[in-house]
Amino acid sequence: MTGADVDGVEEALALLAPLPGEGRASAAPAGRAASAGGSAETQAAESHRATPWGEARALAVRLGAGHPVRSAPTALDQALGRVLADPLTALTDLPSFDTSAMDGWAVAGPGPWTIGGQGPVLAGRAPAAPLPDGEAAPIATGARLPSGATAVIRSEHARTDTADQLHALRPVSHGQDIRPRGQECRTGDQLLPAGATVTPAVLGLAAAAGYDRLPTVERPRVDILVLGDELLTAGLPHDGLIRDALGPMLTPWLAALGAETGEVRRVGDDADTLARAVAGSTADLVLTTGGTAAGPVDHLHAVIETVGAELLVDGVKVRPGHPMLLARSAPHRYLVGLPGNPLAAVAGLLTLAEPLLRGLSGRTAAASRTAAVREAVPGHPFDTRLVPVVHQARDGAVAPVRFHGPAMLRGIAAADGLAVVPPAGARAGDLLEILTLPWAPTPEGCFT
Ligand SMILES: Nc1nc2c(c(=O)[nH]1)N[C@H]1C(S)=C(S)[C@@H](COP(=O)(O)OP(=O)(O)OC[C@H]3O[C@@H](n4cnc5c(N)ncnc54)[C@H](O)[C@@H]3O)O[C@H]1N2
Ligand code: MOO
Repeated sequence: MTGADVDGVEEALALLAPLPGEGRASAAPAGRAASAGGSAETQAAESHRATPWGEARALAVRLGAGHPVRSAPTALDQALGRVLADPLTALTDLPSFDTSAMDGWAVAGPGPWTIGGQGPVLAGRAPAAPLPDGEAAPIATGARLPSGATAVIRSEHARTDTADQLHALRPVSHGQDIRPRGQECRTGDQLLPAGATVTPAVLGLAAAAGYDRLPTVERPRVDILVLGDELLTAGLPHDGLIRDALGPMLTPWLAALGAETGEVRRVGDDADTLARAVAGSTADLVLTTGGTAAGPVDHLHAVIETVGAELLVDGVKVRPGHPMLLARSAPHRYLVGLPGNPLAAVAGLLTLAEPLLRGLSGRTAAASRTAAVREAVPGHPFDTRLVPVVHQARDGAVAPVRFHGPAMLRGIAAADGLAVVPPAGARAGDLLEILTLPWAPTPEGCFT
C-alpha cells in the first residue's frame, strides 16, 4: 500500500456501501506513510507519540475514577439523571404498617363473620378499633389493618346475607392479601448502591422510603470552547463559511453524560483569546473543538504549553479522530481537545471525554458491549477504526452505516453505536466492541 493509499483510506471507506463477503483489509504496510503537509519524519514522530486507542480510553477511565466526587443534598425534583453519592438506605420500614392489599373485608379468625357496626376502614385515617375474633369490617386498599385481623377477603370473593353475616366464596388462608410491615424493606436496608443513576423509578422509591432530598454527586462542569473563524451559528453556508455543527451537538450530548455546561464559547482562531479562555476556566473539564492539528491556525498545542498544562495524550491511534488530545491543567482539572472534523470530534468525545466524565460524575465504568457485525469491515492499516453502526432488531447484530467520513455526521445521525474495528478489520459475524450512544436504548437509559 502506498502512502497515498493510507491517507485516503478513511475518506474512501466512508463512501463505500459494505460489500457482502468483503474480506479483511490487507495487513499493515512496512512503514508509516507521510500525509499531505508533513514529512515522513514528522509523521513517524507523530505516529510514535500517538497513544493506542485502548490505552487512551483506559487512561481516561482511570483519571475519571480517581477524581474525588463532590456530593450535595439534592431536592427530589432536581435529582433526575444524577448519580447517588451514597447508597440509598430505607429511612422507614416499607410498608410502614400492616396494610390491606385489596378493597374488601378485614376478618378475624375463621368465618362466617359478623359485620361489626364500625364504618369502613380507610387509608390515611386514625387506627380502627381492634377486630374481635369472628368479626369483619369493610376495608380499603392501603388502610391500616385493625389489630386482630387475620386476613383480607377481596370484595368480589365474599357475599353478605340479610343477617349481616359475611361469607367467603373461596377458602381463606391466614394473612392473605395483607402486606405486613417491612415486607419490602426494613429501616436501614440498602435499596440501591452508590453510583446508581437516579431514574424516575428511583425517585419514586426514594420518596416512598422517606427522602425529601437525595445525596447526589455534583455534576462535573464542562466549558465548551468552539474554535474556528469559519463557523456560522445560523443560516446557510456561504463564502467559505460553514455552520458550527459541534456547538449544537455537544451541549445536549454532555448533558446526557451527566455534565453541566454553560454557554458554548466561540473563540475563533486566535491563540491569545484561546489561552485566556483556557486559563480563565474553573470547570472540571475544558472541551475544545478544532485546532488540534498542525495547520497555520491550529493553536491548541501552543496554548496547552502557554497555560502550563500537562499533555497526557497527544494523538490517538484511531480513525477518525487521531489528533484528539488530553491534558491536565491542574490536579483533577482536564482539557480534552476534540478534532474539528465533526465525526472525529465524536470519536474524541467517546474515547476521552465520556469515560472521564463518567468517573467525574460518580458513575461506574460502562459495561463493555459486543455485537456480531453483519458484514465484513475493513481495518485501517495501522489504527483502530470507530465505525457508526445500527443494531438489527431481528438478531442483535450490527450493520455499518454509510457516510462516516471524518467530516460527516450523516452516518452517526442514523446510527445507534460505534463499532470498534481493530487494524486487522472484521469478518462478517465477528464480535466487535460497541460504544453506545447516550440516546440509544440501553439498560442504563438516559434521563437528563
Ligand atoms: N497535514 C495534515 N493535516 C491534517 C491532518 C494530518 O494528519 N496532517 N489530520 C486531519 C485530521 S484527521 C483532522 S481530524 C483534522 C483535525 O483538525 P483540527 O482539530 O485542527 O481542526 P480544524 O483544522 O480546526 O478543522 C478541521 C475541519 O473541521 C471543520 N470544523 C471545525 N470545527 C467545526 C465545527 N464546530 N463544526 C463543523 N465543522 C468544523 C473545519 O472547518 C475543517 O474543515 O485535521 C486534518 N488535517
Ligand atoms: O481522521 Mo481525522 O482524525 O479526520 O478525523
